[in-house]
Amino acid sequence: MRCGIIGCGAIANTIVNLVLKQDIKKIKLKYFYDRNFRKAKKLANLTNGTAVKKVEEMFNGVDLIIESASQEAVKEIVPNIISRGIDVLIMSVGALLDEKVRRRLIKESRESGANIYIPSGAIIGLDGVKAASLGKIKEIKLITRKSPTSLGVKTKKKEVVFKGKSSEAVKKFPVNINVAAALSLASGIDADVKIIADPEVEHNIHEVHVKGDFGEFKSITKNTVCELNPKTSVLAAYSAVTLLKILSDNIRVGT
Ligand SMILES: NC(=O)C1=CN([C@@H]2O[C@H](COP(=O)(O)OP(=O)(O)OC[C@H]3O[C@@H](n4cnc5c(N)ncnc54)[C@H](O)[C@@H]3O)[C@@H](O)[C@H]2O)C=CC1
Ligand SMILES: O=C([O-])CC(=O)C(=O)O
Repeated sequence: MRCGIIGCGAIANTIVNLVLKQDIKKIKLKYFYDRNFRKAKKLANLTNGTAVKKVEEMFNGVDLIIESASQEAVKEIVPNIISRGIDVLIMSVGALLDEKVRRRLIKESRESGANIYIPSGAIIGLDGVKAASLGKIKEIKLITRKSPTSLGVKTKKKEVVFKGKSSEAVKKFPVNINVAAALSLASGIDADVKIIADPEVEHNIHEVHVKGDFGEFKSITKNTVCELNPKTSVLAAYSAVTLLKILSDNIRVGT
């Protein structure tokens, strides 16, 4: 599978390092684009790939493009990818809680035949959420704890910085709570979200609680943060690579 990457920050660097370290031959990282060209060049050098100055330059040479840039990139660049029939893996999932954006991407993908993939990101349990949503879900909530630095707030004590629906959370904290969007898209319900800035935590911690006619479950993910960007958890990049491996393998374990 020939891949391009848009956004060459923490997630992209973790993906590249993982693919190189584990010598995953089926995933060929070919093209890199970032509005900061030096970041694209760095990853291109590591992989013998190509850094492009205009994103369109990668369109003819890829089967799938990984978006690991920003919600803005999903709105501005991803429609052009999908309309050309190229598959896309989206990390900045929060953008899809904007109904206009989501409807447009789904419509374009139906017309062009492109697939849109959304990895589980930095939370575990989306498999359970999807299965549970076949019945009736009575409650779905996410409690996220991150350091004040990660959340971009100043506080010396533990503080709830957001309480509300996931569709609002992704607007107020666009680079911190894409996991809430994944949860909402998987369940079809605008999940309840609480974000806590906690000076005592060194991890990004996400608790998911789901109650429904299936019963009840709770998952806790205590994530190691990326060195390049402490807002972002290493697991998010690992989940993107896992999804690419699933797409290029003949056996699939789990839902
Ligand atoms: N789905 C999930 O579970 C998670 C999603 N994310 C999201 O994934 C995305 C990437 O995360 P990181 O790698 O940690 O961010 P980062 O800030 O380390 O890197 C993002 C890179 O994208 C580039 N960029 C941003 N907008 C761009 C645009 N419109 N055109 C070209 N380049 C652009 C920036 O220059 C930067 O180099 C973010 O939107 C983040 O919020 C992060 C963690 C978990
Ligand atoms: O990486 C994480 O722990 C979560 C995150 O930043 C996001 O969902 O945007």
